[in-house]
Formats: sequence, C-alpha cells, structure tokens
Amino acid sequence: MRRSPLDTPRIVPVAAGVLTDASGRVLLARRTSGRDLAGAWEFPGGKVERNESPEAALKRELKEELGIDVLATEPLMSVPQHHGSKAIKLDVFRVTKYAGQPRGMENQALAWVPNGKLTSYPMPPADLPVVAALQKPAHYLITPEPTTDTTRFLRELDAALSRGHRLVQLRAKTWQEKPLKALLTLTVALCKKHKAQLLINGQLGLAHDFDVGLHLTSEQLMGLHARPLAARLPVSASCHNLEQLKHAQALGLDFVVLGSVNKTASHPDVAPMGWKAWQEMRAEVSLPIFAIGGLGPDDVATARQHGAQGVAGIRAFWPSLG
Ligand SMILES: Nc1nc2c([nH]c(=O)n2[C@H]2C[C@H](O)[C@@H](COP(=O)(O)OP(=O)(O)OP(=O)(O)O)O2)c(=O)[nH]1
Repeated sequence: MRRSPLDTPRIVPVAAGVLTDASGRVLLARRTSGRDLAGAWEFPGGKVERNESPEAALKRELKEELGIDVLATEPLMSVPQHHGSKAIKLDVFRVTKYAGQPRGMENQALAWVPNGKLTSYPMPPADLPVVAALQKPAHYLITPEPTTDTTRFLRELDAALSRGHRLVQLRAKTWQEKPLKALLTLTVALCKKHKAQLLINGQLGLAHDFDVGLHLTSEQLMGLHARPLAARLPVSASCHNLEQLKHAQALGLDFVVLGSVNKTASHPDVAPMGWKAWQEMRAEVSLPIFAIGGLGPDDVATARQHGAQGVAGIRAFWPSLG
C-alpha cells in the first residue's frame, strides 16, 4: 500500500564508512544498548547534521567514534531504507586513506571482519545491500536469445566474459529441451573457465540437473511459496513492482532485477518507471537489486547512488549489440 505524504517519515541522512585493513578485513562497530537497532553491527558513522555534507559528517563521526582522521574517501553507494516508522538515506563511502588506529572511543565493540564473513554479523536492513555491493559483481549480463549459430553465440559470450563479467543469465526462451541442454553444457563449461556464475532463465529442472542458478520470471516468482533451489545455488527474479520485490525478499532470493528504469529498444511497450519510483521501491526492501532498462556498464555509479547493486542488461553488455 502507498503511504500518503502525511505519514511519510522525514528521511534522515546518515553517513557511514567502509574501512579495510591490509588483509582486506572490514571494520564493523556494534551499536550500543539503549539506541535504535542496539546490538546490531554497522559501518561506523552517524547522522548528517543540518548544513553538513555527508563527507564532512563522516569525518566528524569517525573522529568522535574511532579517533581517526579521514584523509580520503570514495563514494560506494547510497541506500534509501524504510524500517519500522523510520526512513534513512545511508550514504556509504570507502575510506581509502586515514591517519590513526581505530579505537572504540564510545565504548562500542569493534570487529575487523573478513569480507566473506560479513553476512554472519546481524546488521541493520540498510547495510545488507552495502554488504552485497562489497561482495558481489556490479554487472549482471543477460544473454540475447541465442540463434542456432551457437559457435558465434559462445564466441561472443567468451568475449563478454573476457571483459570481466562474472554473473551471467542464459536467456533462451524459445529453445526446445534437447538443443537447450547441448547449449547449456557448452555455456556451463565457458562460465567455469572464466569463474563466472551462471543462472538459467525459467528452467528449474535444468538448473537442478546442471547444478546452476535459476532466474525466475516475475510470473514464476509470484507462483512460488518457497525458494526453489538449494542455498548454494543462486536464485534471482525479474521484478516490476513492490509486491514482487517483497515476495522475492520473503522467499530469500539472492538478488533481483527491477525495471524498466528507462525506455528500452527491446521492450518499447513497457512504460519506464524512472529512478525516483525505482528508489522508492528499493527503500521498502533490503535485498540486492540490479537496475535494468536502457542501462549499461557506464551507469553503475548512478545506479549505486540510487541504492542498486549495479546494472543488468542485454544490449549494452553484449559485444555485437553494445
Ligand atoms: N552509523 C551507521 N548508522 C546506520 C547504519 N545502518 C543503519 O541503518 N544506520 C542507522 C541507525 C540509526 O538509525 C542511524 C544512525 O544514527 P546515529 O548512530 O548517528 O544515531 P543514534 O542511533 O545514536 O540516534 P540518536 O542518539 O542521535 O537519536 O542510521 C550504519 O551502517 N552505520
């Protein structure tokens, strides 16, 4: 249900920093008792004051909380998040240079956590997309419908993977089972070679048989009552509205794709939602979301500033189309 303007909470701006040590461990701080989200682990930081920039707030907060001087930062992402009656916009920066040794100046516990272990720490909802951004790719490559010229298809996929893509959806909607199995065998081998994760669009049986991930259409998503694959295999879904996003989160999907952000050549009949509506839906859930629709690899920074994991697409990612 949509909130009316009267019950929309004021959006509180918060700045937080990702500090890493020489071995890539990330610094988390534990929220002290008697506060909102007490006991949760978070990225150090705090509320942005009136007339203060998020970077200035981060410097001030990390001096107060950790006793360090922040010398250089890079924007990582900005996450809009509603939880309970609160609404925040969490601006997260990588702290690339600082002076001093972080200490818990406010008696808060600190922990240096290996990147791969971050998900075992209970964190506020707004931090979950940030952890995903630290751990998972920013591009989700969706293949164009393969033609019968599979040699060419595989050559182009090889070229795309050589550019660094590590998350791939095989979208072969019109293929019969037998040739699709043959194509999938070759696609699996290619993805293995490039250490890329493969998901197949729509075909649960094949995902099982080939031990690959599954990408659900929005219709398939809404027909499910449980996550359809073992936890070690990724499951994603296409979403177009808040109901679908919430269902994907309730099922425990690994990530979703939400769009269309802009008008696209492939779906000219779909009305674009634009970034504002995209961001409002993003704020209601905390699972990682790729933005899709007329976007390409160059749009990752914009997508991250609206709370996206990154960008998904066909056209701008595929060698002969981009
Ligand atoms: N610092 C920080 N805050 C976060 C993160 N994730 C997240 O949801 N938050 C929320 C928790 C709080 O609602 C708000 C940060 O506020 P704060 O730490 O400056 O202030 P506080 O809760 O002590 O509140 P108050 O005493 O000022 O009322 O942002 C995070 O990673 N780091």
